[in-house]
Amino acid sequence: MKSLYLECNMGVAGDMLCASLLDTLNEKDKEYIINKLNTLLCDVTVSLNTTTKSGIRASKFDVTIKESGHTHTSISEIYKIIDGFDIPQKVKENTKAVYKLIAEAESKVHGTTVADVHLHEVGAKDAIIDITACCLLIDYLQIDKIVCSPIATGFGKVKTAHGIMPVPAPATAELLSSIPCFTGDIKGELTTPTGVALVKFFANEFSASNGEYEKVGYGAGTKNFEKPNIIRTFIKESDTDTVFELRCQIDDMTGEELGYALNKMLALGAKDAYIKPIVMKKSRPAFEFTVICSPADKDELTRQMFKHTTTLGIRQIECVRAILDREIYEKNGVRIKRSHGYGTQTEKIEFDDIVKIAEEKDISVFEARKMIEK
Ligand SMILES: O=C([S-])c1cc(C(=O)S)c[n+]([C@@H]2O[C@H](COP(=O)(O)O)[C@@H](O)[C@H]2O)c1
Ligand code: NI
Repeated sequence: MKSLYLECNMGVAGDMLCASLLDTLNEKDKEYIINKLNTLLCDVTVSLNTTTKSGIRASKFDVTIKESGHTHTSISEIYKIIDGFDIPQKVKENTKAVYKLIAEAESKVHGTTVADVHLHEVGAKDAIIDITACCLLIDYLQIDKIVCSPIATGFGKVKTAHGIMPVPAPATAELLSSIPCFTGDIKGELTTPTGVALVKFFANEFSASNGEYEKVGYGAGTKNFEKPNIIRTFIKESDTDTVFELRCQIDDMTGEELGYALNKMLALGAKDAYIKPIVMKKSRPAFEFTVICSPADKDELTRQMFKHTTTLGIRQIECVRAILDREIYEKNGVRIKRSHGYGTQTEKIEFDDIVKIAEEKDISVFEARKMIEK
């Protein structure tokens, strides 16, 4: 399992985050991403440079726009531009979802609808590139979990297209709702709307502790302050993670009700859920109901389990889970899952793809498997 810890104690902006993620890559991978970004908009050039911030070496992500031209201010215009990029579909969807968060915050601040929002700096080409680049990098790095530190906002005022605004700017403050943040001791805008929107969309957890790690990336911001204006990305690879088992026994629900509750838990994000027949107190035939979930989903799924079952208590068991590293690649039109770790390496065709072919050709899954493996 690969996880990232983003240290944002000098705030977060889109370009700083890109630089910090890029700084964790080897030279060949950096070149691949920069070249890809340079194909996106014909009048925009992207480069990765090296700088120092208060004596600390860091990467700097620079976007140069040949012609400033028209700024794409509506969310639908921005979606159209993103749809035209030659990047994986998932990265397009994530980029648009980050923009949707910004547009929702903007609409709330200005009392308008998402469709009518005017994005100024945030709709400019450099912001589009920053957000797309971060989404591309997070996909490329194949990260399973992102933890972000509390975010420093800075204080004072900032000049924007709307005029002079307090720091954090209104859109930033809106996006920061329910994210741990603090003012800090730096006068100036440390955190911008694009930075928070990216972290809000991607972070699975907010925590002040980074734990063990293998690699650190340094990404610089533009401004200079009395402290190094950088985001640090700590990369951690581990062959275990933590899951919760939410468990109870039930002796007073019908098969119909239990089946419904089980499907509900799966639909609400359980990693798995199952029912086991048991004989419990008073010699009652009953069922053990178990939901497996990530730590982030534990509280919500506990609430949902109380809502959809008759149980009066749920055991929340924290488990260390040994996991194999997995990657999915495509060959001859089917997805293949490759897993490795703990001295084992396996490859398996995704069963759903075998089913698809079996149904398309009206053959059995055994025949479809043989056909694919030939
Ligand atoms: O572009 C828009 S709509 C915009 C709205 C607001 C509000 O708070 S409302 C603020 N800003 C300021 O523009 C820059 C954008 O920085 P990014 O790194 O997010 O591109 C920043 O100073 C914001 O406070 C823009
Ligand atoms: Ni605004």
